[in-house]
Amino acid sequence: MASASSMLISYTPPSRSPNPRHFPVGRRRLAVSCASTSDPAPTNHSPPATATATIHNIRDEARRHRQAHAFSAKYVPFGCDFTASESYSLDEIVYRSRSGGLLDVQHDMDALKKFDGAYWKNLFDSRVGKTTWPYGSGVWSKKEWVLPEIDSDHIVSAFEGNSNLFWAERFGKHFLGMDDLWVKHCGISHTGSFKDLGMTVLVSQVNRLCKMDRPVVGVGCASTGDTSAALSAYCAAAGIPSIVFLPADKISMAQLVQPIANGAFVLSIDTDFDGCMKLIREVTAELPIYLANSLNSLRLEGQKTAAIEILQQFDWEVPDWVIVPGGNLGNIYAFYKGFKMCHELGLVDRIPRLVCAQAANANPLYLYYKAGWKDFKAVKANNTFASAIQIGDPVSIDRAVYALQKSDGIVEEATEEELMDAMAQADSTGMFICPHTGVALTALIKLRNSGVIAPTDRTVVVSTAHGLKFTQSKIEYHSKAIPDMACQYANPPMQVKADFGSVMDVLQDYLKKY
Ligand SMILES: Cc1ncc(COP(=O)(O)O)c(C=O)c1O
Ligand SMILES: N[C@@H](CCOP(=O)(O)O)C(=O)O
Repeated sequence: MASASSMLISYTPPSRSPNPRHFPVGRRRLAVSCASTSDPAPTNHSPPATATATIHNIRDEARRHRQAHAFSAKYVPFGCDFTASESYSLDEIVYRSRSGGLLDVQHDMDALKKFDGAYWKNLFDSRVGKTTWPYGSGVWSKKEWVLPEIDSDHIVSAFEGNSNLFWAERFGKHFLGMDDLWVKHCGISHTGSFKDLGMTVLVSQVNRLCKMDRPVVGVGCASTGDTSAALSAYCAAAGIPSIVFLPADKISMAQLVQPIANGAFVLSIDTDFDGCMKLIREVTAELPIYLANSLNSLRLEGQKTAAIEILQQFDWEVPDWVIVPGGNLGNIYAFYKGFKMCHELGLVDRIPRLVCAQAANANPLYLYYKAGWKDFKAVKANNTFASAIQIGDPVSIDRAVYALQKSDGIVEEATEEELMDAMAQADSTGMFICPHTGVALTALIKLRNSGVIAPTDRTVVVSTAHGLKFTQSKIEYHSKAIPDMACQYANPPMQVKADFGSVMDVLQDYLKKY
């Protein structure tokens, strides 16, 4: 794993004062909103200064086609039934229920059910591949199921989603004897991870709150890299300040440079992710900084669209298995929720079985599952090449257990050697995946070898980040530079003298294999 310290040492955060959004030290509550700042930076909701009323762009077109509807959503305590008395408007700034539990976004299902499954399938299908604002986004093409009440003008989007559902033909056939294996490449995305799906929703809602003069002066998160990259990019696009807490020396260089480049206020903190998470929760309880981690259930509304998209890409046929790498554990629940909504609203007749895959070095969910869901214990997460899931005390543990129980799910784990080998095997078939996807592929390999997943089962592995964010781990593997690891699929370059004879010798040797 690359050390981030050298980069941070030479990094000086941009000067931030005097600025009305600058956070004063202390416990005073601020009542300044983003909308009331004098920041001249354009937001992505205002046309450029040169624009005229006659400009034709995709947002103008969206305004002309705005439709009235009666869909709505609200926060309710997680796991409560439809009649819960405790609920909150999505325009409130609230992350926890009165009893301290998690929240969930609950849609008015009766209103959505006024339209049948065929209606929704046609509507969603009609929006794929278009530039119509905001439906060209894979997330906002499902706007009615995500944030039905937000004004399209307030949406901050990079047209995320619509990611490749890749037929992993060679990997499936060659390594597993499977011919219906698919990889959902959620990491081939704007900032290189699935976090974009949730962040477009969260930052859009913050943008709306700012326009409503709500007391939000910035958005903050703790991160193992990907959440901070997505947060800083979407905030930068909207002209909203972002603040990110990163565990020092525990994220890849490619991830670290993303929030720096996007102008976030980056704190490199001498702790692990769980320590950063604790701090951001304390800070956001005191300062008007909106919390962007998946503790905030808004994020999951965007992330769930990847599940809907998988069904859509299979022409609304349901796969048998979906395997998701898990860390803070919001995403496994988001997948469940997406599948469940499609089932409940009549688009499909069942949901897939879910598998959550963890690194053995950071496996609190796996241990809990193996203990028959008795007596959850957070763990101290050890270093793992799957650094984005190096999390010992996941905030969404209850959501994950719920999703797995309701989907007849399974939890698996991967050692460092297993995940790195799986990543190398996948790469050798033309992919370029991240170590977290290596964790998910290891789960697949284990479940296939034990016969739980049959060779003919249609299986989707969710790839969560772009491999280019994790090149250092690949370099170490292919250099066979990892202590106590055989690196059996390493493919190091061969050093050759610059003369014809030497080059011919090595080529002839190489070609003997074929
Ligand atoms: C690349 C990557 N994969 C998987 C995960 C796990 O997602 P979750 O935290 O929602 O379980 C994360 C973040 O935690 C991630 O950044
Ligand atoms: N892998 C995540 C960890 C935080 O997860 P979140 O979904 O709760 O934001 C990251 O990239 O930071």
